[in-house]
Amino acid sequence: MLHLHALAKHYAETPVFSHVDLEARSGEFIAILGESGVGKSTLLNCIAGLDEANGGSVELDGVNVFQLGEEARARWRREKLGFVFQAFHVLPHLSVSQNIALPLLLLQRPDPARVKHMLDVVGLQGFDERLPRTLSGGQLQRVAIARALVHKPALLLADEPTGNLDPGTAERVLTLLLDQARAEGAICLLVTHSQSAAARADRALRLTATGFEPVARLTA
Ligand SMILES: Nc1ncnc2c1ncn2[C@@H]1O[C@H](COP(=O)(O)OP(=O)(O)OP(=O)(O)O)[C@@H](O)[C@H]1O
Repeated sequence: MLHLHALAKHYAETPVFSHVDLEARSGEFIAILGESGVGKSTLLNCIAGLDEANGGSVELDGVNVFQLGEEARARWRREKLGFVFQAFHVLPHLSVSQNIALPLLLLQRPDPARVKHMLDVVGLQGFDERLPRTLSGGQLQRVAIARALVHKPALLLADEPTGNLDPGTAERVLTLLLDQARAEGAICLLVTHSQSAAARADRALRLTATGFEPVARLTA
């Protein structure tokens, strides 16, 4: 379970959001909508402990993240979270399989069979040794999805992961992301501007300056 309770963030004198509350269960897929600049990326960063919230709490499977020290929080992030970003963030000098293996290496849990499994599920069999610069945008995002899920995170944070892809590729990448997150039982928070992506979610919420508002059922 993920619990956000009264999460609040401001930069100096500039308020971003307050009163952000959420309860999400394992395997649930939640789309987060909201106007540009309302703080969607900032919210994901606060949940991940990459940015300091100014109030409230984040609790994942009974662990209150803000009560962890810096080192414990970094370990928690490595173990429990997966990230997918719009700009892929695949490391250019590492091969496809090395990129996917990275979270397991950081956890000192190398597992070549799991890496191979992830290559298969994202449809990149035979791409093991390829360097990122030889891949298309859709293929790069599939590498990023495999890397985000290889260590079986409890929470997957996806920030406009299909924003750089053409509509057909975006649809296929989104399906892959959802199917795999559900198969692994991860909670998925998807920040998106795409109504059709939001329509695929179990729930869609709109972030406002004063918290989440439910979004009426969308159709794809
Ligand atoms: N490090 C920072 N220092 C000061 N202000 C910041 C910082 N990071 C973000 N902001 C501000 O916080 C607000 C929220 O930004 P954020 O990127 O989270 O919005 P967003 O909803 O993700 O936007 P978009 O949909 O355009 O990506 C913006 O007004 C932004 O200018």
